[in-house]
Amino acid sequence: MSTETPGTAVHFGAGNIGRGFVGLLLHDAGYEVVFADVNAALIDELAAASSYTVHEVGTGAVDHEVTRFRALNSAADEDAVVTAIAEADIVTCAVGPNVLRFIAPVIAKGLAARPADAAPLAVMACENAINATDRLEEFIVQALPGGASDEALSKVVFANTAVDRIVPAQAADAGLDVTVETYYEWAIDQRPFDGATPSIPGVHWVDGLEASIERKLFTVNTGHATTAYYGFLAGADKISDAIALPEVRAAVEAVLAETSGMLVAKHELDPGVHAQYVAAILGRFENPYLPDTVTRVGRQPLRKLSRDERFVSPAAAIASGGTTPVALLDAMGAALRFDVADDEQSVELQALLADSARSDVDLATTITGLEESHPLVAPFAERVAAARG
Ligand SMILES: NC(=O)c1ccc[n+]([C@@H]2O[C@H](COP(=O)([O-])OP(=O)(O)OC[C@H]3O[C@@H](n4cnc5c(N)ncnc54)[C@H](O)[C@@H]3O)[C@@H](O)[C@H]2O)c1
Ligand SMILES: O=P(O)(O)OC[C@@H](O)[C@@H](O)[C@H](O)[C@H](O)CO
Repeated sequence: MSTETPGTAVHFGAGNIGRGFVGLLLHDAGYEVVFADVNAALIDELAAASSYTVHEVGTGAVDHEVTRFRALNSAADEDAVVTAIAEADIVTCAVGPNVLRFIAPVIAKGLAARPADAAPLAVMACENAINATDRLEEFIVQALPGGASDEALSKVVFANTAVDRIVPAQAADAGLDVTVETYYEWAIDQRPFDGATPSIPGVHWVDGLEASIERKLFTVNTGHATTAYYGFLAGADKISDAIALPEVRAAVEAVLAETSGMLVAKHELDPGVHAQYVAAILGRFENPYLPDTVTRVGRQPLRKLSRDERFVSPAAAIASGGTTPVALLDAMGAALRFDVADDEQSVELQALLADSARSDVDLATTITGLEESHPLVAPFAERVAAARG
C-alpha cells in the first residue's frame, strides 16, 4: 500500500462489477489490475485481450477504455495468484458474499509470501453485505499458515467498503465490454489506513462505514429487491418496466419510507438530503437504457431474506422500536414467491415452502435466522402461510 505511485491491484471476480466498476476505478487510478477468477473461459478471453470498454448508459453517458490488465485463473493457477498478491498494493474482490471463504486461503498464502519489508497490503471487499471485509478477514486469519501471527497481520490493512453502481447481466454477444449506469459511489473506511490511504480518484473516504453501508444496502438494495420481487409477480422482465407499474412503485415507496425513517433516526441523516437520495435511486431504477432484469436483481432470495440483509435487518431495527414494518414484511412475502428455475436459492426456497412436515413458524425462523420469540417471526410466518397457499 502506498500513497505514491500506484503499482498492482489484484481483483477477485472479473464479473459485472469487477470489470464494470472496481477494475475500472483501479485502472483509472493508475494500477495494473490483475483479475483473478475461476471462470476459465472469461479468464482466457481477458488474458488474450489488451483492452475492453465500459459503456455507460443514461444521461451524460461516456465510454471508458480499460487497458494494462492481466488475468489469472485462480482455480487452475493458484501459485501465480499467490505471487501476484505477494507483490501487490491492493486486493479487492466482488465475488458474492458466500464466496469470501473460498478466496481467503489464497489471499492468506499471498500475505505469507510477502516480503517482511513490503508495505502493508490493502484488502477491501466490494460486496453487497454489511462488513464484508471483516468477514473476509476472519476467513484469512483462519487460513494464515502458522496462525495469525503479528508478523502476518502487520503486512495487511483491512478496510470495509460500500460499492454502488448498477451493472446488469451482460448481453451474450458483449464479449468483455460492460454496460453500466453513469452513477457510482465507492465509500471506504479510511480509519484502518492511519492517514496512508491508497490514491484512488472517485473513492469517498469515510470515518467508519456503518452509516454508508446501511444507507446504501437498506435503500438501493432494499428498494431494488422490492422492485424485483413485485415486478416478477406482475410479469415484468426489466427493472425499469417493473418500477413503471403503479402498484410496484407504491410498494417500493412504502418500503423505502420505512427504511428511511429508521436510517434517518439511527444515523442522524438530514431528512431532506435523504429524501433526495431516495428520489435519485428511484430515478436510477427507471433508467430505460439499462437492460437490468428482475431475475438478476432478485437472485439468491435466501441470502436476501437472511438476518443481516436488506429486509430483515432494517425490519428488525424498526420492530425493536415497537413498530411493525408492514411494507417490509409484505415485500418479504413477495420474495417468497420468487420462483425461478435456474436460480438455485429460488429452487431451494420453493422446496422449503413445499415441505409439509415443516410449520410456518419453523420456516420463518429458518429463512430469516430470527429466534422464534422475535416480534417479526409471527407476522412473517403469516406471509409464509399465504405463500404456501
Ligand atoms: N452488479 C451490480 O450491480 C453490483 C453492484 C454492487 C455490488 N455488487 C456485488 O458485487 C458482487 C459480484 O456481483 P456481480 O454482479 O459482479 O456478479 P458476477 O456474477 O457478474 O461476478 C462474480 C464473479 O465472481 C467469480 N467468482 C465466483 N467464485 C469465485 C472464486 N472462488 N474465485 C474467484 N472468482 C470467483 C465469477 O466467476 C464471476 O465472474 C456481489 O457481492 C454483488 O452483490 C454488484
Ligand atoms: O448483487 P445483489 O444480488 O446483492 O443485489 C442485486 C442488485 O440489487 C445489486 O447488484 C445492485 O445492482 C447494486 O448493489 C447497485 O449498487
